[in-house]
Amino acid sequence: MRLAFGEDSCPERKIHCQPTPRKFWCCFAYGPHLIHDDRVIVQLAMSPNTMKDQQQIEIVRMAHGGDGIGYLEDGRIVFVPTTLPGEVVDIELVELKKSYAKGRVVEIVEASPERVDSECPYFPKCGGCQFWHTTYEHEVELKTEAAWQTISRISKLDLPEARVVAAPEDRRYRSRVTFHRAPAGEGQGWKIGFYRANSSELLDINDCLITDGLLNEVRRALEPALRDVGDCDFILETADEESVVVTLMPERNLRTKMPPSLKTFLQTLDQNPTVRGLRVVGEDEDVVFGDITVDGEEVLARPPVDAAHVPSANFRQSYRDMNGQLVDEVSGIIDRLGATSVIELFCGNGNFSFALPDRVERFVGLEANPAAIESAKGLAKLARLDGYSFRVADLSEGFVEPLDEMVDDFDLVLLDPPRAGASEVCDELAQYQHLEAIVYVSCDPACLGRDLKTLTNGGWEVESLTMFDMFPRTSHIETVAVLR
Ligand SMILES: C[S@@+](CC[C@H](N)C(=O)[O-])C[C@H]1O[C@@H](n2cnc3c(N)ncnc32)[C@H](O)[C@@H]1O
Repeated sequence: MRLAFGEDSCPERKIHCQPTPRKFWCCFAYGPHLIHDDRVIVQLAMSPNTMKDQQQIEIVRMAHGGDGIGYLEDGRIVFVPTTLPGEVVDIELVELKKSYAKGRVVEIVEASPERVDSECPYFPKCGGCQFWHTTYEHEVELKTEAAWQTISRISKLDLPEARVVAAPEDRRYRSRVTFHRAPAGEGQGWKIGFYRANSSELLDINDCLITDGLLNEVRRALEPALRDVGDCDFILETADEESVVVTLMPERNLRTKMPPSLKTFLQTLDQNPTVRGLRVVGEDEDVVFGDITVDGEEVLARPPVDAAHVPSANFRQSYRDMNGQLVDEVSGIIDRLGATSVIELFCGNGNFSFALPDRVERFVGLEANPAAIESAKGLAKLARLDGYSFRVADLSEGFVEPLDEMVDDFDLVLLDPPRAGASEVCDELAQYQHLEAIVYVSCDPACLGRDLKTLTNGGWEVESLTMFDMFPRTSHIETVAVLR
């Protein structure tokens, strides 16, 4: 018989395929196929149109992203949100593709002993969290295992086990949050909140359980102030235990004509005990009211002028305690490795840079956001770090002259790219064998898997993996990989 994909056997079957006497119902990548004597003998036909739209399935494991995974009658993989491994569920199909499907729970037939009632009234409608249906301990177990499997499947490497650092608090931990404001519907006022999962429908959320209580309070207090502002996003960030900085990003430019409701709010800003300052982001210039500093630095919001791939507001971790642990881990690794010269890629405004061990005498930080670089330069000057420099650089195409020459001069590269990873940069780093180590901080296991594969193809080895839960109750996980 003809081999369906030219493969002798399913390369994924150790992890994903469910063995039956003479066949494997296979995974996402290859679709269902029959195996005999370890050879794929036939690819099974997919029949989307004849598929029953309701089925009973067993959830066999968890996908990175938080969906439970099961198999349909024809062997196709199906992703079902709000389920747990071991559960038997009746599902309705909401999407049917050639090699996978998505389902929605109609009824839980056999619940996992790990299932709990959600404490969040917005779960699972709100797209912000994926894990209020189980305990925090079980969530950490499931999502770190799913992330490790994703890195392993994509990198095809024999990876070390990951050390896991769970969070001390799984609620009220966010000290920075972005709310959206949009019309609730014809004549129905406005909503302020977050989007539904996979939808552009906004949910009105007036108390988010993972967000600091003070930020929720300010979100409610801002409702009348925003009455005449129209569609907007706004970032709230705690400055200290009692006050918050607001960054308002209106759809229309408010600089020339401040709406009356906001004007009234601003007139009494200096007597407001909770809102310390407010920045209104304008098309080409911002307007600042009150004090907009957090930890001695101005909250930044200006989009970079010359880098197309950069987020519009500067990046700052929202879970401060966990961020401290992550930064300490990275600094500890660099100290243990004895590096004295470090180049940091995607350095933001210096979250890791200013916590590097004292032995690091030479340092260059590269980042595309000019405002973040300005802020880092200011801090380096204040701290009298003479051997430290920060430069604006767009790394989406890899290193640019003369940065590639510069890498030759350093012991260690630290990188913390955005969600899309750093494929171009890794193509080049793979060749730089003179480096002592690469420390890669990643918020996306799939892109990390891809980039680790590139680096190991160039001769690097993955020495350790540590996972930090920076975002309890969501499917996100931060991984630190050390390569030697
Ligand atoms: C995950 S954040 C890390 C920032 C910093 N390490 C921290 O912990 O705050 C990724 C950073 O990459 C920057 N960035 C995004 N695209 C970039 C690009 N093409 N070139 C350089 N930097 C970029 C972002 O502005 C952001 O500061």
